[in-house]
Amino acid sequence: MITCSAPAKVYLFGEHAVVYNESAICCAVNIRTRVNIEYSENIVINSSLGTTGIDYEIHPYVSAVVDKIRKKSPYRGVSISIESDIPVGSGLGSSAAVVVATICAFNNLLKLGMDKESIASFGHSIEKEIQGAASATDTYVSTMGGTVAIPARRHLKNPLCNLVIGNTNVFSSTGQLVAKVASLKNIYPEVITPILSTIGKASLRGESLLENEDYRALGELMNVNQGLLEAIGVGCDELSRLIHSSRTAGALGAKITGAGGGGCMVALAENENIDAISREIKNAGGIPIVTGVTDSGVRVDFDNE
Ligand SMILES: Nc1ncnc2c1ncn2[C@@H]1O[C@H](COP(=O)(O)OP(=O)(O)OP(=O)(O)O)[C@@H](O)[C@H]1O
Ligand SMILES: C[C@@](O)(CCO)CC(=O)[O-]
Ligand SMILES: [Mg+2]
Repeated sequence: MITCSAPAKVYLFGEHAVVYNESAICCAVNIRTRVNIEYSENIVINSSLGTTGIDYEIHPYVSAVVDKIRKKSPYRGVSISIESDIPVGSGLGSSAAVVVATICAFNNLLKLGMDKESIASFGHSIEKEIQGAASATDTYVSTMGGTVAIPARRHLKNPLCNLVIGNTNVFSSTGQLVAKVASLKNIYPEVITPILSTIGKASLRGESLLENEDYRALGELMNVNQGLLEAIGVGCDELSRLIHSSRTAGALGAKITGAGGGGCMVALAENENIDAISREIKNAGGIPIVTGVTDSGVRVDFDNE
């Protein structure tokens, strides 16, 4: 049996804009998905979503990995079992983490010799296939870990502040929200394109603020980014409640992370405010998760094959 794991991610800046090649800053965070794999008579995929064979309804991302690998390097069967601490469909990159951890597991089981760059780009091809439009960011950051400036893929200083995530527990589909922004951009290109480009500019400014450890200004610009995400229609009442409660409780900045429409927000927080922010997120109906950036991307946790 082989176990591989990969981390979740949050965007400090730039979700959605990144789909249109604008700049973004994305961090791998210390919440992981673990994928166990072993040879078996046929194909079994087991997760909190159910137990299936290849099944594009229940396990689209994992099924796509299984199919693509089988075409490249045929094998008889495998049993894949997924355990995850990342809430599913909530903006924390659960799809990217399950994809890169599954690819890493196959890489070790079948001795495919893929390096991390190949795992990340294979992962991106799977996200594109299932999601429609997808940037390479989620799969890249989940593979490599750390704080990454996109599109340059430059590793930045990790923020020394804490990240408090608030999960609305409202399921959202990244594919649908990406399509919603695309449609808005199609109808009002002269309005929406500059908004996306302004998000990119906030992100570029964020790079130097991170390097200078100016977290007050970083938080302020995260709040600006949130306003722009609202403008492109990916906010919702539940997210707004958590974001505003965190700010009231002392967050330096708070915004949606990931696709929006539900899912999670992230607040940048100094040590002394973590408890108050977590409490206010709870009072506002959310589930708080206090976390930080991890440099550990996808990795092999166990291998006795
Ligand atoms: N632990 C898991 N086991 C099996 N499939 C999973 C798991 N986690 C995620 N998935 C797959 O990923 C899908 C959710 O992906 P989606 O891109 O919509 O959300 P996300 O990745 O959590 O958020 P975002 O892309 O906005 O960061 C699920 O519907 C499921 O198909
Ligand atoms: C909304 C989006 O920008 C981030 C999802 O985590 C989509 C993508 O980059 O593929
Ligand atoms: Mg996803």
